[in-house]
Amino acid sequence: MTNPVVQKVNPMLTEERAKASFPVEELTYILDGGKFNTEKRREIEELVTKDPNFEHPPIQFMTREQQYSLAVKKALLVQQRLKELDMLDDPYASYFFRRIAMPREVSPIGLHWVMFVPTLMGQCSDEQRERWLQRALNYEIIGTYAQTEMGHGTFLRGIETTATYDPSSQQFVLHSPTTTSIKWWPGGLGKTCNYAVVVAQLHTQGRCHGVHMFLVQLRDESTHRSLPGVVCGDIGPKMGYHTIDNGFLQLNSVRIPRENMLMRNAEVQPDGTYIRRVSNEKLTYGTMVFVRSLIVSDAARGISEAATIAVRYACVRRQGEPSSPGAPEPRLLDYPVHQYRLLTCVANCYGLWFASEVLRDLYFTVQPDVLEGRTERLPETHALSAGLKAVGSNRGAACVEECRRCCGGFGFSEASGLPKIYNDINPACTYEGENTVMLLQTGRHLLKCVERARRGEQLAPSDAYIRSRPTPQPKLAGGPLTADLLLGWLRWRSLSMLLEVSGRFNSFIEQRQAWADAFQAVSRRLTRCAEAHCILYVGQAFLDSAKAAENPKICGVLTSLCRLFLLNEVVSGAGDVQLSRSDLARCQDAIDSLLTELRPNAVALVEAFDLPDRMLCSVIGRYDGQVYEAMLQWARQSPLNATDVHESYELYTRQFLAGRSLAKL
Ligand SMILES: CCCCCCCC(=O)SCCNC(=O)CCNC(=O)[C@H](O)C(C)(C)COP(=O)(O)OP(=O)(O)OC[C@H]1O[C@@H](n2cnc3c(N)ncnc32)[C@H](O)[C@@H]1OP(=O)(O)O
Ligand SMILES: Cc1cc2nc3c(=O)[nH]c(=O)nc-3n(C[C@H](O)[C@H](O)[C@H](O)COP(=O)(O)OP(=O)(O)OC[C@H]3O[C@@H](n4cnc5c(N)ncnc54)[C@H](O)[C@@H]3O)c2cc1C
Repeated sequence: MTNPVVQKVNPMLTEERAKASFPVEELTYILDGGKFNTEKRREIEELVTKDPNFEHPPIQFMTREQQYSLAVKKALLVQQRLKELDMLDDPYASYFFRRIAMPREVSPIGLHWVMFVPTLMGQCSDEQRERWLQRALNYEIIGTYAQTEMGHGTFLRGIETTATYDPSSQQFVLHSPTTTSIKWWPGGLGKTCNYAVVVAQLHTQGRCHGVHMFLVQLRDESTHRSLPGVVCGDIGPKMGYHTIDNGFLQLNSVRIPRENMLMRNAEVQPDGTYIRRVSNEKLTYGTMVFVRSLIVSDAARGISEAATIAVRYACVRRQGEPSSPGAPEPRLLDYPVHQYRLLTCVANCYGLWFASEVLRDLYFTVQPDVLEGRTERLPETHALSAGLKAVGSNRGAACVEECRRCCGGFGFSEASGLPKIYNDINPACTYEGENTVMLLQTGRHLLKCVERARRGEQLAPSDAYIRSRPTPQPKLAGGPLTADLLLGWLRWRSLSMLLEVSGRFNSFIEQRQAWADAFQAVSRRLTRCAEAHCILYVGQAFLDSAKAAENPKICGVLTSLCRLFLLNEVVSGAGDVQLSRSDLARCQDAIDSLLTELRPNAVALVEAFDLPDRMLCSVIGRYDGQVYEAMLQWARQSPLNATDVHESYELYTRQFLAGRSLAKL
């Protein structure tokens, strides 16, 4: 990757930068979680930028095989460098090292550290951890997480792969009994990994005990050849993710030792006796809860990149009727509707950013208890991670797409960097639990909360606003539309929607419908309730972070941005509940005023994310704002331009123009 040479900075961007009403650097510290982290991140970025081993031409001009090969090399080189720099045990440092070294290449070994290692940590007994975890952490083995099958992704209990215990040899026999049972999708499974955690139905002593996890060696550790009975490969090109070998896996009666069942929560003894150690069988799904919480932060980072590109571009791109004869054409950012499109993306980004931090803290507070079998806060954590994963990736994809469209034709060119950001974020709507299914999980939890509130039971902190009776609607007319008032309105909206749906659900139950049928009957509405609940969580996290900012200027700008976020939610959710025409009009007016107020800080708000050109990989989002010359340079690199006359001319066009038939060529 060649960083664009910083030329003279485009004066239009310099002018915009000068308008900032707050110290941008201080906001960067807040976003990074402290000045120390910012400095450390920058040191790491500097290290990678100076390393010529990470330089290469844009991957968009490469074939898929070249992209994959390059990504394997870079991913492994990153590991070597992290080891040399003694940073392997520092999650913050290694995260940023990977990000800056591979800004647009999804790593073929990504699943190893995102799911394989966390699964070993969460699902292994202590002895198993000793045996495998250190090898995995040292990258002596490379693993993936093989759960989804061709026939089943969402409905985990429907997985068909079997693990049948054979007491005579004290082995499990892993088998794919049907075509639909073939594992499909796991990242790095196709060509890169030599081990996998395989999710399979456990059979012992003639009984099936449901899905459990097994460590299965797929390839020889020295030759990398697939082991007998293992058939695996790449699933072919996808909409994005070209650098990663998502794979398939068919297991033909593959035998593994009894000890390779991950036994933290359940065990099969040598004679085949099955023992469950914990009552909550959903603990097997723990890695998914963890990864879902990471996806919220990925979504915020994706928007931060797209918004940085689109806001900078909107400052240097002129298009339209000059306001007076001889005046320059307006900049895109001068159009209020463009300000609305971009600033609401920026507001979503900040909201998700802060919410992901609160969710991450919740996960790490609850996880030690869960590992010890205390699962009181697991339902809340699951409901929030599932719902926020859905809302975050939905919003992420929508905002990145909006930013892409805000860049007109250039947004469609890979040169903008935007298609890749979109293609990296979009699959998060599907993987780790399809978004609608995830919202239904949150909705199911919320329905149960209403029941518990009715019985007078205490609810978890993020559910505590749920009552069994409606509360009065906060008045939006009259006083100022403060962030607290707007948040209160969204809280009321969430509760009102939920009580409405819960009332419907109960009437179906009273009509003697089965629980599952009544649930289906309200499921469409329930997904909206889940969204409203999650948006409330995002709004609360946003406002708390804005208030916590010590610098009054930063507190002021974050509060305004938070108000824009909240007002936009009120306006777009007005159809879910009753909002009077006059209240709606007041909110719309407040949005217009906020756009004018925030516009001078648009560049500052995105540049607080402190994303170097190397990270953005964007011709139109460069720091120096010199867009057009760079665009021409980019196009010159297209392999189609290697010769003046392409070979297809001789082969086909010349024949066609001469009236010869192409059919036999
Ligand atoms: C950067 C990252 C790269 C990542 C690459 C992507 C990697 C992957 O995609 S890996 C594969 C991910 N796959 C998925 O996420 C599959 C999605 N499906 C599921 O999670 C589940 O099967 C699910 C939740 C939809 C339904 O499960 P099912 O067993 O039918 O549960 P269901 O009957 O609905 O609920 C049973 C109970 O379990 C609870 N529950 C379900 N999941 C969980 C969980 N993860 N944790 C805790 N509790 C849970 C429910 O809340 C419910 O509780 P209650 O009975 O008290 O109401
Ligand atoms: C890029 C990528 C990487 C992946 N990596 C991995 C990996 O490393 N390991 C792994 O094991 N898997 C992986 N997956 C698989 C992924 O987790 C599944 O694709 C996902 O869980 C959805 O399952 P599915 O594809 O079977 O969709 P389906 O379950 O068939 O869903 C199809 C549609 O039906 C809807 N639907 C399904 N069930 C319900 C329901 N009960 N109620 C209402 N609507 C429903 C869904 O909302 C969806 O829109 C990956 C997928 C992708 C795209």
